Amino acid sequence: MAKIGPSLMCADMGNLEDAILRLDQKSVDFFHLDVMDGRFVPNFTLGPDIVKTLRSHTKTPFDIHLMIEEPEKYIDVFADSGADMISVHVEATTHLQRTLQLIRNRGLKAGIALNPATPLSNLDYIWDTIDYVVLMTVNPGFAGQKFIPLVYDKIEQLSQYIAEKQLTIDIQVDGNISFETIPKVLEKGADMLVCGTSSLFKKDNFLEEAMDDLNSFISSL
Ligand SMILES: O=C(CO)[C@H](O)[C@H](O)COP(=O)(O)O
Repeated sequence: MAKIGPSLMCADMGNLEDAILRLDQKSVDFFHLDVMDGRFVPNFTLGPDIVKTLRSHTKTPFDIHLMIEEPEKYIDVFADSGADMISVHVEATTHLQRTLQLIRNRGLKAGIALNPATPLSNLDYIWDTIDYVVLMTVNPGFAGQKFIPLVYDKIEQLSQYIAEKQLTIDIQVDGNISFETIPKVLEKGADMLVCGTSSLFKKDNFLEEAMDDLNSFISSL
């Protein structure tokens, strides 16, 4: 079954501990934590101090998505703050292979994130240095955007390539992962779902109920 990772930038920022404790009761597979620098994307979110504070409340893996320029400078900082997995954007680092190796050298899973318009060919020479690929299904930076339909083909092409080459690489999808888009992203080959305002963190919806609904929906497919 696909893994579910709540996107904590979509939770109540004033009470992230509460969201983590409540979601943990429902056995989430990972927490997705977006880090933004106001340069690579026009927004700001979580930083290493918050990650470190939240780390003490859960043992669930922390998946840190670095939407920042020159992520190579901050791998150690986020590894020290409690990351289990770190993804960096192919568009944000010059020495991609070295950056991924830095993540692996810290004993963490290394992920590579691709904006919707960035082709899969960017992955051609780094297959042996990645554990997961984050396919952005919206342009990164903001919650609540619309899914970009051409990315369905991208998920399928990546999934076929991974199967042909018999690689052990997960496909994570991030952006507008909802009850409408989940059936198709799973059919195309996604393994990890980042769940934000489109599915889990809905207004007037209890987190526990939303997580139950999501789990039963996915099991029913
Ligand atoms: O990466 C992100 C924004 O760049 C968020 O993780 C994601 O978009 C949140 O989910 P939703 O689109 O459902 O609000």
